[in-house]
Amino acid sequence: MARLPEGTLMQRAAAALAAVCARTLGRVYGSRVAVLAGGGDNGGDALFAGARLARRGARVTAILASFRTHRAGLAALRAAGGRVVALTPADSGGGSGGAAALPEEAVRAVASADLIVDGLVGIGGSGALREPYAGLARLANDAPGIVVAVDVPSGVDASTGCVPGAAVRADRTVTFGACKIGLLVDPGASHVGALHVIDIGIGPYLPEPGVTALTAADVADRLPRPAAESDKYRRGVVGVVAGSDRFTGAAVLAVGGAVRGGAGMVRYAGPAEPVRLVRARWPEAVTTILEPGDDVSGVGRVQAWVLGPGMGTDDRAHALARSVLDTGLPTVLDADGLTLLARDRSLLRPNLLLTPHAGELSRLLGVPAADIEARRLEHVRRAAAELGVTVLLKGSTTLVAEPGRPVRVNPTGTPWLATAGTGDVLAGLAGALLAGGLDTYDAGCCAAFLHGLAAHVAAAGPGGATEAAEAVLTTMLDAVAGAGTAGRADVPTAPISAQDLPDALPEALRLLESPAKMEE
Ligand SMILES: NC(=O)C1=CN([C@@H]2O[C@H](COP(=O)(O)OP(=O)(O)OC[C@H]3O[C@@H](n4cnc5c(N)ncnc54)[C@H](OP(=O)(O)O)[C@@H]3O)[C@@H](O)[C@H]2O)[C@@H](O)CC1
Ligand SMILES: [K+]
Repeated sequence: MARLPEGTLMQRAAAALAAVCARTLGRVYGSRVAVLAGGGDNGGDALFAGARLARRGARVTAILASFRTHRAGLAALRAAGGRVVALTPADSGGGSGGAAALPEEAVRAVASADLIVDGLVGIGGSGALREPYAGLARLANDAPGIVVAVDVPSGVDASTGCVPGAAVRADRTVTFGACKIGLLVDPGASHVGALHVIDIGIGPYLPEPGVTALTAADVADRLPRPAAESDKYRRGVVGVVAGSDRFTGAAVLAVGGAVRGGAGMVRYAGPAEPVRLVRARWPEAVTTILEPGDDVSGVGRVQAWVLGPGMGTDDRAHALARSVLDTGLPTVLDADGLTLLARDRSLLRPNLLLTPHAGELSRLLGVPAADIEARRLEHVRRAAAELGVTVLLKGSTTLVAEPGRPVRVNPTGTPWLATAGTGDVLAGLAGALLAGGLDTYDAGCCAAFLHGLAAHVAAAGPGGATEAAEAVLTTMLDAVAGAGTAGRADVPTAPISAQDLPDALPEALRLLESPAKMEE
C-alpha cells in the first residue's frame, strides 16, 4: 500500500462512489447533486466523485462544512464546473445550530437535489456530530433527494454502530475496503440503507476483524447432516424444558424449532396441559409429564437441553432449572431461564448458550436496557466475558459473542421477526444444532441465520419465498463478505406469526443447500 502513489486509493474510492451515484440517478446529465463535504478525506472522496458527476453533466453544488477542505478534491470539483457554498463562522449555529442557521443557498441546494452525497465524516469521525455538520445531516434527512453516504453515514460510529447524536439516514452507503462494524450493528445499521462494499485493493492490509458474519456457505458447511449410518441418537436428542399451564404456546413453539431444526429426536418435559398440546402439534416428540417438584431424571437420555421459555420463575421452576443445568450438558438458556440466572448466578455453568433480548440482558448485567440498545456490541462482549459463556443478543441485528472470539453479526434478520414467540422457536432450533454436535458459538450463529432466513421465507409466502431467500443469500451476504452490492428483493411480504417459522424452516434449509442458486 505504501508504494501506491498518493491519492490512488481516493481516486478508486471516488470512481466507485460516482458510479453508484450515476446508477442511482439513472440519468446523470442535468440532474442536481448536492455534495456535503467535511474537512477530512471523507470530504475528499465526495468532492472527487462530485467532479466526476459534474463532468458527465450533473449540476453539482458542494457545501463545505469546514474551513479545512480537501484541496485537490475542491480544485477538481471547481475545474469540472461545480458550484461551491462555503459555510462561514456565523453558520456554525453556536452549538444548537440546525437548518435554520445554514445559509439559504446551502438549504436550497440540498432541498432541491435529486441526490445528496454525504461526505461529512467517515472513519475519522468521533463523538456526536458538531455544528454545522449536524445541521447538514438533518437537512439531508429532511430533503426529498436520495442520500448516498460515503464510507459511513456521518454521525454513525464506524467501529461500534453507536449513534451519539444527529446522523445521516442514507438510502445507500458506499463503503471502501471492508465492511465496517458500525454498518452491521444497530443503531448504526439502520442508517445504512443498501450497502455497497467496494474493493479498493487494501484487503491484505486490513487487521483481523473484531466482528464477522457467516455466509450462507459457512452455515451450510457447519450444519450437522445425517450420514447413512445415522440413527436418531447419533443425529442428536434434544430435551426441551419450557412452557407451563399458563404459557403453553412456548412449549409448542420451542419443540417446533427443535423438530424442524433437524434433531434426531425431541423429548419434551413439562406439565400435563402443555404436554397434551405438544403431542397434538408434534406427535413425533416424546413427552414426559412433570408433576410439581419433579426433576428431569426421568426424562431419558438427551445430548442438549433447551431451558426456559414460558417455564415460570417460581421456586419450582428454579429447582427444575437447576436439575437440568446439573446434567452438565450443553444448554440453550432462554427467557424465564435467564430471569432465574439473573437472580441466582450459581446456576451458571460452562457450555451454555444464553439467548437474551436487551431487556433480559439488562437484568443479567444490571445495566438499563436503553444503554444496551445504544451500545449493543459493547454489552454483548461484556456479557460473554463476565459470564464466561456464549451470549446471543437478539434484536434487529442479532449478535453472538464468546470470550476470545470475534463477535458474529447475523446478516439475515428482518423486522418481521419482532413478534411474540419467535424467540421460543429460535431457542428450540439452537438446541437441535447443539444436540447435533455444534458448539454453543456455531449453534447460536447458525440458528440465528436460519431463523432469519425462515422469517424471510414465511413473510414472502409460497410465491415469493425463493426470491426473497435468494436475495438475502446472494446480495446481502456478498456485501458482508466484501464482494459487492447489497439490496433487498422487492418481494411483497406480510406479517408472520411465530408458528409460521417452524413450517418455513425446511424451505429455508433447502434454499441454503442449493449453492448453484446462491452463486448465480
Ligand atoms: N483509509 C484509507 O485507506 C482510505 C480512506 N478513504 C476515506 O477517508 C476517510 C477517512 O478520512 P480522515 O481520516 O481524513 O477522516 P474523516 O472521516 O474525513 O473525518 C475527519 C474530519 O471530520 C471532522 N470530524 C470528526 N469528528 C467530527 C464530529 N463529531 N463533528 C464534526 N466534525 C467531525 C474532523 O474535523 P476536526 O476534528 O479535524 O475539526 C475532520 O475534518 C474514510 O472514511 C474514507 O472516506 C478513502 O479515500 C479510501 C482510502
Ligand atoms: K460520510
